[in-house]
Amino acid sequence: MNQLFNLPPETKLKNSSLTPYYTYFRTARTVYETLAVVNSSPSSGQVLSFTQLMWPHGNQKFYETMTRMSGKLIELSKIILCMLYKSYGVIGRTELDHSAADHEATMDPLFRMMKYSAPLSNNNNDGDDDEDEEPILRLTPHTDHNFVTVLCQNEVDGLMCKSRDGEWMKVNPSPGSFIVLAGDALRVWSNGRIHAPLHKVMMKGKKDRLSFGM
Ligand SMILES: O=C(O)CCC(=O)C(=O)O
Ligand SMILES: [Fe+2]
Repeated sequence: MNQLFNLPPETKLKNSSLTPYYTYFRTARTVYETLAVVNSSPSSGQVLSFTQLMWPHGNQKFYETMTRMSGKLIELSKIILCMLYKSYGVIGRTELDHSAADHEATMDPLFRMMKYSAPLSNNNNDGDDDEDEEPILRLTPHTDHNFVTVLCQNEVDGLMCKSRDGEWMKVNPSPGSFIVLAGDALRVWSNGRIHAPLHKVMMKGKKDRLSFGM
């Protein structure tokens, strides 16, 4: 992903769309930037189009990794939704029931990649972060509008979620694990039983944070 974000801005700007959030977006001073691939299911051809847009001479490694990850995220969303539907007793064991989860998870999957710049300028992390340093806002608090968001990040933490009782909590996933967030659609679907947390990104230190998700 570093390779992707290191491309010149004019190349990243080719990732355009009329729909907000479906396009290359960056905040002032490139504190936060994001690229998105609409309908990223492995069979759609969109991952290939995106790769060719960014690297006209091709980038097989990126294409393969993204295809694999996109497939995994869709699969994981499907499993999570199936488990949820089952636990609420709204689906049984028939093929038809599973198609609901299938539908939610595969309907226009939007693969998003994010980069948050380190608050401290020096990127070659030559020591531990200063304990007294205050975390700085990188992504403003929001809820996601979809059913579930599945996220994966590099080793730099920063995500915070607000609990039902209004307390901000740090999310510190173990390496290689995924973060699952309920979105507004799931909150509405469950009549408010499932909490769709406000979340934000706060960072300190000298390392950029990278994340991707769907
Ligand atoms: O980068 C993250 O961990 C969170 C990203 C996020 O909340 C979003 O893109 O909606
Ligand atoms: Fe979000």
